[in-house]
Amino acid sequence: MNEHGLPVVIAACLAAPAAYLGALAAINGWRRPGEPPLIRGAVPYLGAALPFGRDAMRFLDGLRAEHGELFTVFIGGRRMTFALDPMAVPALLKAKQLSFAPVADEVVDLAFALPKVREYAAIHALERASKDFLKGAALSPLTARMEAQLDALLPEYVDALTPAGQGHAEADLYRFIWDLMFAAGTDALYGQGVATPALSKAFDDFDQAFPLMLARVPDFIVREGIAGREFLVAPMAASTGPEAPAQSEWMAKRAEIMAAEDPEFRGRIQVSVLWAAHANTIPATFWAVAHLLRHPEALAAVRAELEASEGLRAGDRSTATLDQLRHLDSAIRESLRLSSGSLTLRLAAEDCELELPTGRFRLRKDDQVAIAPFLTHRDPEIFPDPEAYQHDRFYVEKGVKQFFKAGKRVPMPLMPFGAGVSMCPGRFFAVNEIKLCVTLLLSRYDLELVDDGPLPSYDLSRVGLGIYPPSQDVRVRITARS
Ligand code: HEM
Repeated sequence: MNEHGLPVVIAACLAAPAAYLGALAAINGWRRPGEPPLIRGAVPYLGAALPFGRDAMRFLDGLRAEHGELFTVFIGGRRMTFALDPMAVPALLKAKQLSFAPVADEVVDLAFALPKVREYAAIHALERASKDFLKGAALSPLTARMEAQLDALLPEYVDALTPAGQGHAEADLYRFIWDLMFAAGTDALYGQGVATPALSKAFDDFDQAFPLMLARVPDFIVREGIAGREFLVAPMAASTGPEAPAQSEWMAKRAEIMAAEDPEFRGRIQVSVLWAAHANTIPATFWAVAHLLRHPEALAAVRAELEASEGLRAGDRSTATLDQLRHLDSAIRESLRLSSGSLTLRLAAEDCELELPTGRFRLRKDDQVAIAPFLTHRDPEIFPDPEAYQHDRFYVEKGVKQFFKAGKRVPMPLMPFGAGVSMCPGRFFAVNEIKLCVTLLLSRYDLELVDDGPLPSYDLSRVGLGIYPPSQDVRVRITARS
């Protein structure tokens, strides 16, 4: 090195971090007066995408300890303001300055290749039908269809897994529930025979790629997922066409609304509903069953309740009977509390100021505001010993159990189905589906986890999408009850 070499290297070493930080601030932005603290992350443009994607709960918890209940994080080119105070949820949901439609439109475009979905005249009528046909009296025929499908498929699936001459079957529980719920739910909603093995494989490929599609990875990385989605379009279009098998009332209404649309549009819209109907219900059913099997006291309480139910003894699995299973209801809510990774997102339509119980703050046009229920779900003040599964945590004889923080009632302590305008219209059917699966399984079979030890962890890569699937499967032994 010559006499000038060393100072040049030192200057370069000093300049490089400064240049890097400059680039980070130039790309990931500055905090303006009145805005929440800004966390830029470590990488220009990507911001904090990596630690957020790895374990959002831990990451946001760490930021909360440092910055309080409100902060903005730069993630993948986007400013996301996290409002973590559970008491602030109603004010956020009511804020006129925030809107859900552009968030939904972006998801539908990225995942289902349906750009500008809101420009289709049919879209509002479809949303209305989802709200009307998935609750109250309309739920009875749908629940009965689901029961009939499960009733027929369950023994078929168990028999197929039972080796000749053996008294019991062994299965991977998640795979077993996935196959069963996908086939039964698809046929219940769309019509007998729609759930072919090819449809199921295509859906699985698509669903696996779903988080990456939303993260805008290049198409070649999610080739299989795209192929799966494209495969689904034609059979889903046919499910609303003139040749469709007898569908649920909800689907018949959808077919009527979309009769004038072209098959490509009908197919893609139906794929989006197929995804919404299964992607969360399947893992939610898995966790409900897996927790019961891992916790003998929970299983005993639920079994006792099922055996005491007059409705079930008379073979009645209507909503009225299912609603009376309060221990089972509590156990399902508890597993939803632990496994939900959903985010409720809204977008600021313009520069604005919002008022929350904790104070006022400014947002910029296109800032996203996120409610992260999974942090409330693990708040030890609201849910003591939050990591523990307690099957009776939500148990009440009637109505819905209340929870408190600092002496005040928490308005929405459990939010696996979202809230406000984007709240899941399928929530009542989803809970009925899970209850049907659990009651049928437990009344016909003894189930036992093959290995001791804790249940698998959650697949956190699906943060924001709903119920986490397990990171790996668990073996279960299934024996017919005598
Ligand atoms: C345990 C099961 C389920 C969970 C946890 C769940 C959760 C959710 C959540 C959190 C949203 C809102 C998404 C957002 O805010 O962007 C949503 C939307 C939706 N869900 Fe569910 N869901 C479940 C089952 C179902 C079922 C069984 C159906 C239909 C039969 C369904 C149909 C829908 C539809 C159509 C939407 C879109 C609503 C809209 O954008 O207006 N869901 N779901």
